[in-house]
Amino acid sequence: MGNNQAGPFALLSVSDKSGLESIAQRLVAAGYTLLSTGGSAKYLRAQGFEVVDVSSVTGFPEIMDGRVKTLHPAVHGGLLAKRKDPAHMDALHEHGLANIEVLVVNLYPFESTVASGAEHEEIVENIDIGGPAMLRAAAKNYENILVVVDPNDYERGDLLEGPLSLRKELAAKAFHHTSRYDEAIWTYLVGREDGALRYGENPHQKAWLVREPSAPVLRGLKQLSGKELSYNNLLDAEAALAAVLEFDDPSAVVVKHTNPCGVASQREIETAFEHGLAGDPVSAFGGILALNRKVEFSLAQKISRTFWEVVLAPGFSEEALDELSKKKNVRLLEIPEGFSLPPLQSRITAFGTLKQEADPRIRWEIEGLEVPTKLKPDRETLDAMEFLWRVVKHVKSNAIVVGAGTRTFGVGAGQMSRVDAVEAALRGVAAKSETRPSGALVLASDAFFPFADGVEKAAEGGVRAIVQPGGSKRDAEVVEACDALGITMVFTGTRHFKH
Ligand SMILES: NC(=O)c1ncn([C@@H]2O[C@H](COP(=O)(O)O)[C@@H](O)[C@H]2O)c1NC=O
Repeated sequence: MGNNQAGPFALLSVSDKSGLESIAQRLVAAGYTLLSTGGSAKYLRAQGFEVVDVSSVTGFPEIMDGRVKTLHPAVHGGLLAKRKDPAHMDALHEHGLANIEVLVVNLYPFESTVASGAEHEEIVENIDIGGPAMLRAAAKNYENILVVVDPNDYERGDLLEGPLSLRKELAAKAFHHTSRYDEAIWTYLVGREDGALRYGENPHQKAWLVREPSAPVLRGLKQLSGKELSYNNLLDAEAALAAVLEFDDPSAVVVKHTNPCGVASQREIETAFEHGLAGDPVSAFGGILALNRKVEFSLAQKISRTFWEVVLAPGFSEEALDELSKKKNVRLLEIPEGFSLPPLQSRITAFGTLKQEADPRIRWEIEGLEVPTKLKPDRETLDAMEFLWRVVKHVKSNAIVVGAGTRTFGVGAGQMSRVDAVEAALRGVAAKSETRPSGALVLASDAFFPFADGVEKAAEGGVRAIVQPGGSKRDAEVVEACDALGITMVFTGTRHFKH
């Protein structure tokens, strides 16, 4: 110990040694003494550099297979001392701490070790402790220390003499790196041990659920019976829950592959279920059912006539539970009181993590609506529009929902063209021509009609009222077509794309 006479030091401690000589060369040329840990020092010496060992600065050998090498006040004091603070500098000198001004660190390859299928023990050994500690210390002290975590920055022209803004940028990068690193460890520990799922979207894909550490298991939903929940069950259950929470009246939502295929709101939950199921009885087979009222025995009997993967409801009477648990494959989930979905949504993509506020519950305010057509909607039509508008928000874009009153008869989901979505929804309506009660058909579209063709197609299928956001350059053309076809149309002013 007692190496404060030498330096200033640049401490290099890296797992990925690629390009290390290029930054070492620049550091030496700028007058720094290289200070390094075991493997990095060896690599640099082999390239012809003079290197001081960290152990000679700490006065302590690297121990426990490298678990402890830089975790020492001689290193951390040097990284944390405020150079403009005389007391800090006195401490640095008094205790013989290393005067480190540059830190070049990259971490044990945790993620690639996991990806290689290594044993748990090897994975744990690849959790870097000393590296993140140094990165965080240097990044905190970025006004005094230059911290380089990314080998791509070694050749940056202004690296050594760059402005404070560059040091700040590199410090932020270091913190981002350590936070992602910890997240990967968390994902591994929680995900693999607690959340393994049978398989992913398909049986040849491995999958696991990484639950938010701060949220209760299943976000407080209680599984009352049935098999283990699968990857697809969880996605569908989320979609069904989101849709049913859109309604106050007793409602039933049938979801297939994350899209609602039959939805109804009625005065009684049993009727809502019957109408929701009638919305698409064929697709409902093996679907997910979400209800927003407690399930009593007679409803349970009706529900059990169809095969469901998952049934969600805010409660089940004892008899209903007995009835529904007879089917061992059906997973029953109880929605806790006051349940709500998270206000923020995240999705991990190849480009980074996308975050957005959740599309909030629809506020249907008559005063906020615009009626651009000659024909104005009556009260009943407006009620149907409100209902279908709430449904279409939960259907993948391009989304079209056709229904009457407060029940759906046809859903066009995830189509690349809006006319195709209209056609898909109308096919659903046509399939119910014998069972469907007569009444004017209403259509909801999640985004504006770019052309009049979608409206013309809807009219051919018997649609008499349309609710959509409006806002197309060709709104005038679309309104004109509605007027010619005797259709009333409402603009809500809000789009509800769902991807
Ligand atoms: N334990 C420690 O004090 C410690 N200090 C630095 N490391 C890491 O050791 C690696 C470099 O080791 P080497 O120079 O021996 O190849 C770097 O990835 C660095 O982040 C450490 N290793 C793990 O925590």
